[in-house]
Amino acid sequence: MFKMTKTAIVTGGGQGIGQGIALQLAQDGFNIVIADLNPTTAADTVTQVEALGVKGLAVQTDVSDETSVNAMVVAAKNAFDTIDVLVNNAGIAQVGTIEETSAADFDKIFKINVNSVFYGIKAVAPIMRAQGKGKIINASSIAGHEGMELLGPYSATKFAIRGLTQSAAQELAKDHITVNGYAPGIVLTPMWDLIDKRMSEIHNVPIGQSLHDYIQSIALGRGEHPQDIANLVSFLASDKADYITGQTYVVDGGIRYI
Ligand SMILES: NC(=O)C1=CN([C@@H]2O[C@H](COP(=O)(O)OP(=O)(O)OC[C@H]3O[C@@H](n4cnc5c(N)ncnc54)[C@H](O)[C@@H]3O)[C@@H](O)[C@H]2O)C=CC1
Ligand SMILES: CC(=O)C(C)=O
Repeated sequence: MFKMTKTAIVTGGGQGIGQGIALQLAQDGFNIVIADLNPTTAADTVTQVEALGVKGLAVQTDVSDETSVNAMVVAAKNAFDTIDVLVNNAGIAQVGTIEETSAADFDKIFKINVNSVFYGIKAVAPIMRAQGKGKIINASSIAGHEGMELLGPYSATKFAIRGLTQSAAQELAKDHITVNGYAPGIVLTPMWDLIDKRMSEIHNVPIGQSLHDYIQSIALGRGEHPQDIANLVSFLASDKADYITGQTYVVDGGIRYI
């Protein structure tokens, strides 16, 4: 058994935004559990986390599978005793029109992006209730505030996550469990490499053009970095955010004004 310190689980923490959040929470002193489908990247993030002086644990997890999420939460609790923060970050994007999206792909993106949040909340709530406190932080998007062209099913999942966040916040407030979210804009991660590539095929423009065009729409004049979101999550995971619940904060450098 590792030493008792606060513990945060970050789903999809093997790369991108989740990795940025994991490294920031490690700097804040949390032991970190990385729950990712990819065991290699999860282990790599754990190595980086441990270099910051806290303990890390990689658990290969499919967040779209309730049994897998439950097993991951049991492994985290066994390793670290408490689960103080759950960051439901893992997600996928699909690019294409609604008409060309198959029902199977629609189900798939809902399972990974939305069911995962539902399973995660259900798995940690009893543990946090017994501890007397906890924080759940979910990944939405600016696409969860205004639907984006060619990202229809994706946008729908991000709206759904805001809905779950608001309902869970009300249901869990009496247990001193807060539930909040973050809504990033155009973040320079492997997800946007994929979106850009697919948009370049659809619009018949060079690779990089779609990303460049989206970045032009950002008031602060640059693409977003995982650290920009990690700064907010660091606050939401801290005691300083104890009186905030049910909110999903836009962190986009100035694209949507909500
Ligand atoms: N990149 C962006 O511009 C934005 C991203 N977001 C959201 O932020 C979150 C993170 O995005 P990125 O870091 O950009 O994505 P990414 O694609 O770079 O990383 C996603 C991570 O989730 C993991 N993952 C995927 N499916 C999984 C599954 N079934 N079970 C467990 N892990 C799984 C991947 O292995 C990967 O490590 C996502 O929910 C995404 O929708 C929101 C707004 C903008
Ligand atoms: C991937 C994503 O959420 C956006 C807004 O680009």
